[in-house]
Amino acid sequence: MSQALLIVNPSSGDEKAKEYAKKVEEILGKQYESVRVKYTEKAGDATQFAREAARNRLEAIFVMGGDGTVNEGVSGIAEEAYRPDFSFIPLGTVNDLGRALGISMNPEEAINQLHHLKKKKLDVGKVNDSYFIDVVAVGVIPEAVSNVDPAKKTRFGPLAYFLEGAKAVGENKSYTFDFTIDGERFIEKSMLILISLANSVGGFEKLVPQAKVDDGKLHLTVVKGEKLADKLKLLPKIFSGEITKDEQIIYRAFEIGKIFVQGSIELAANVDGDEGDLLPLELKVLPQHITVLVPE
Ligand SMILES: Nc1ncnc2c1ncn2[C@@H]1O[C@H](COP(=O)(O)OP(=O)(O)OP(=O)(O)O)[C@@H](O)[C@H]1O
Repeated sequence: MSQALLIVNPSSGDEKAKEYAKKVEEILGKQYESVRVKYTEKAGDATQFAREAARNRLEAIFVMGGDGTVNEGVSGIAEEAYRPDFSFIPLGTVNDLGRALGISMNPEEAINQLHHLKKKKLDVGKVNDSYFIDVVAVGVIPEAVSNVDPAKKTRFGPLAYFLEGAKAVGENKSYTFDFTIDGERFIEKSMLILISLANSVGGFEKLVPQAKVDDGKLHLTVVKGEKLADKLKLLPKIFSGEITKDEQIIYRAFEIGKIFVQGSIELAANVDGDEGDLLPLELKVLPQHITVLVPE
């Protein structure tokens, strides 16, 4: 019997999650013989629900929530030998993976897209013992983003992150990092390092236009130096898709890497929008690890 699980984070989005969940259940009910709906109550629930679904060999898992909940769902199946098909209705603010996969940012539209889905492979990133589907960010900007007021985040979306980031850059601060990327070692001063999987990063859909969700690569973008004045020139390139070609940027597509911060500094990475491990970071890609169901 084909079974699907719908995992809903009722606190994501604009509080309409329960109403949306009913519609999704109805549509999936026509595609699977049985559909169960489970609501998360706290951090870790979505991971546990997804892991149980994999172990019970369900055919598909659908997640409704923000990037944090989608990350949890993927994390729950990433280590399992049998991995159900995976899809999601984005209810958060950034939703880079949804943007990259052609899933609508409007929940009602995303729900309608469930009528016609096709299968696609998805790379998953691993950072130390955690998984990521969007971006690992390190440096002055991510530190500031951790402090973004949640109300501001809901009102302004990705722009709030960007504005907070720009304020942080105003402090002219940077760290010295030691990179080993696919065997090549280099040391660089930087205010911001991004390790991403898709074209869309932080809600900017053309940040790494060459990145594909199934290219078997992680994409490293390092903003060199520490002076704000130098970085303002980069702003238009964030929108035009040319940032990775700029001389102030180091860009590499890679499969395995290590990043240390020099000095006795406690610096945490931001993993898919939430605070992650302190550096050093070990990174690798799990190529085409998950089958996602995406709009046709
Ligand atoms: N029932 C619940 N009530 C409150 N918080 C919850 C509940 N279930 C899960 N959570 C919390 O929600 C977090 C994930 O939120 P998520 O990132 O999916 O949504 P968001 O913050 O709206 O999205 P975004 O980060 O994209 O803006 C989990 O880490 C967990 O701590």
